[in-house]
Amino acid sequence: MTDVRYEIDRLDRLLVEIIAERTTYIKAASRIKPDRDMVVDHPRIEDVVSKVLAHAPQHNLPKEIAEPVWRLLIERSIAYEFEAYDALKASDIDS
Ligand SMILES: C=C(O[C@@H]1C=C(C(=O)O)C=C[C@H]1O)C(=O)O
Repeated sequence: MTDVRYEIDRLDRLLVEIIAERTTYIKAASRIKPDRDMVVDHPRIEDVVSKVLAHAPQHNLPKEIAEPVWRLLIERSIAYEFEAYDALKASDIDS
């Protein structure tokens, strides 16, 4: 069990790094989108989820894990993107 948990902890550190890198692109999207109502793009959300679900079986990742994990990741990414978008607009107004 110690060995298994060692590997889980190792992979969690990698996941943190990968999700952090993904999040830098969420911030980039907040800078690129010209309108606040473009932050939530439903067709793109479904595109992201369908690509993940197409890729998951090749790595034996159950859909029951992949789909809710990605939907939550996208939901929290959108909340972060709104915060970044609003902070950017507020700093534009201040300057
Ligand atoms: C990053 C984007 O913004 C949002 C975040 C997404 C994501 O986390 O993958 C997908 C769609 C968007 O609503 C985007 O539009 O691509």
